[in-house]
Amino acid sequence: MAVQINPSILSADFARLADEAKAVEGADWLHVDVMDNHFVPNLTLGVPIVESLVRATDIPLDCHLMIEDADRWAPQYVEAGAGSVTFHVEAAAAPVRLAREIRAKGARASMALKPATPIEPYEDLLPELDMLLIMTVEPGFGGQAFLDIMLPKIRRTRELISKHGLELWLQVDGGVSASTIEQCAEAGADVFVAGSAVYGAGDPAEAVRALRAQAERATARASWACDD
Ligand SMILES: O=C(CO)[C@@H](O)[C@H](O)COP(=O)(O)O
Ligand SMILES: [Fe+2]
Repeated sequence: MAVQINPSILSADFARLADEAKAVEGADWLHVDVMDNHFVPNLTLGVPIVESLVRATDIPLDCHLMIEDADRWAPQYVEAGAGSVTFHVEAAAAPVRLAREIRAKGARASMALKPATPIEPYEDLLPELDMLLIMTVEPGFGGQAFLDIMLPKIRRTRELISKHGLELWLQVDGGVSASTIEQCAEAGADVFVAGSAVYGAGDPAEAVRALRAQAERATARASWACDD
């Protein structure tokens, strides 16, 4: 699969979200961080703003839910128009049922793992998912330093995806920048969320193009991508 670059609007100006979405034309998905001040110690936005963003941009929305009670709330983000909905496994009581419900309602189903959550217990769930998100910072804030101790988890997840012959996308989120994106791509990630590296740049659309070029070059030399 081609690499995908998903700018995170957490680093955008929340008073100008429609313009900020236009500023990253060419991005694959717009990454929307939903935080409830319970699952993470920060509060962002909810269903009504997602509904407005869907109307304001042609870029599909990749909603990353950092909220408790994901079983109850995630389906509402599908109904709001998100094309992909990511719930945290740590916040879901019934992740398989929830993934099936997200798919049945018409969105891509995605599951996220905090840095201390291992992938191995969830190997059998992978066919139920369209994307797995490996957090490369503790969720809650943009602009944190990339946790390179997550690279082995990315590699092990890529091996599981290959072993089972899955189409699953592997997303990384947190501290992804020109300095770290190549390591992520070489380890096996193919969907890259970048907040401060895109919206902190003078030209966000150019930052998306530059990150994509870097990720494509790194993927081309990665052994995991050559094996299929
Ligand atoms: O989910 C989160 C943070 O919890 C992310 O999506 C951040 O918004 C990424 O921001 P940068 O680390 O790229 O600045
Ligand atoms: Fe995120």
